[in-house]
Amino acid sequence: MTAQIIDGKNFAVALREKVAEHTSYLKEKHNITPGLAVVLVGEDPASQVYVRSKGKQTIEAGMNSYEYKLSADTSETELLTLINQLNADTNVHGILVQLPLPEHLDEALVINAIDPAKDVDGFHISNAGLLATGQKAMVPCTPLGCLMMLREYCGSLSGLNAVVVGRSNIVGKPMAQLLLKESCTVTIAHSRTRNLPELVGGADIVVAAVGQPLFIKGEWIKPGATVIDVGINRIEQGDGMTRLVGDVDFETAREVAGAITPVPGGVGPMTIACLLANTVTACCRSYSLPEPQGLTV
Ligand SMILES: NC(=O)C1=CN([C@@H]2O[C@H](COP(=O)(O)OP(=O)(O)OC[C@H]3O[C@@H](n4cnc5c(N)ncnc54)[C@H](OP(=O)(O)O)[C@@H]3O)[C@@H](O)[C@H]2O)C=CC1
Ligand SMILES: Nc1nc(=O)c2c([nH]1)NC[C@@H]1CN(c3ccc(C(=O)N[C@@H](CCC(=O)O)C(=O)O)cc3)C=[N+]21
Ligand SMILES: [Mg+2]
Repeated sequence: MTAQIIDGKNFAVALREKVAEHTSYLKEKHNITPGLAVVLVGEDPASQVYVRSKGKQTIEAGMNSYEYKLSADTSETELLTLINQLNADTNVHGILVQLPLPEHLDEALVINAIDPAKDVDGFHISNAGLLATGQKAMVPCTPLGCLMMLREYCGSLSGLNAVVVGRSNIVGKPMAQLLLKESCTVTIAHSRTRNLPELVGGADIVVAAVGQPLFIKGEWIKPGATVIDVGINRIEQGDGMTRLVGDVDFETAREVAGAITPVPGGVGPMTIACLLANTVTACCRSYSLPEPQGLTV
């Protein structure tokens, strides 16, 4: 039996519809239009494509999109000045600074300069702390999207064994926090982990956020497990073209897993939809308006 494919693209369409519905409600009832500011430092072409698609979907959801493209040699002071300006701008409800930043910029310093209430990435130390202590936070978009899909596919996650491979601040750690909040038994694996295939083999839920193409093999996976592949890796094909693959060896994993997210069309589209959802959530909170259901956890 082959795995059910978890269609992140479809989930994302449904979530974006919910976002658009609430955006028109905010417009009609309160004359408010949520605004998202995206800051890109440097010329990285992949990031530029990503920023463009975010901008397009933001506008399609009825929100305002503000894009700031700064040159790669932008100074820390210049960047912090822009962030302060966006923090003070009442038309901006969400701020995203695209990572990674160029070497000469201190990522933690820059992220922590964002008003936590506008931190739609959920990367500010205050949001990370709120999430870790079970308080109302802005939840990082990628883990949020993963959890929404997991809840839909597994129902209650309580008591399930979850293995998160990767411990980054933007994916692995917040993912583990969310799964712990759902009462999973959570294991976080990383590059120093010794018995990874064995650990993965005990998991009812596997979340792969490793950054290594096709790294997790089907034979490691427990039959029937739910596999969430966060990885986005561009690899060379035989014919000189490139192809997008995840951190999971999809072809072998799909023969064993109960359900699995594909790459592309899995976690990626949900990440962007969650960014829009977080922007609406941040907007509602900023005016102390009731929050719409289903846009966050
Ligand atoms: N779909 C989406 O929306 C998003 C996708 N991504 C993708 O997800 C992946 C992970 O991203 P991110 O968390 O930022 O990556 P990082 O590079 O920041 O973290 C990778 C993690 O994987 C661990 N790791 C690396 N090699 C191994 C190994 N051989 N065995 C076990 N663990 C290993 C690292 O361990 P250690 O800490 O010991 O170094 C680290 O904790 C990437 O492919 C990225 O492109 C990222 C964000 C959003
Ligand atoms: N501050 C910040 N926040 C982020 O959330 C953030 C970031 N920086 N830096 C880069 C990573 C990566 N990331 C992706 C989101 C969606 C897709 C996505 O939609 N992928 C499509 C395919 C896209 C394609 O074909 O190239 C898919 O998987 O189907 C990919 C990657 C967010 N990130
Ligand atoms: Mg990283």
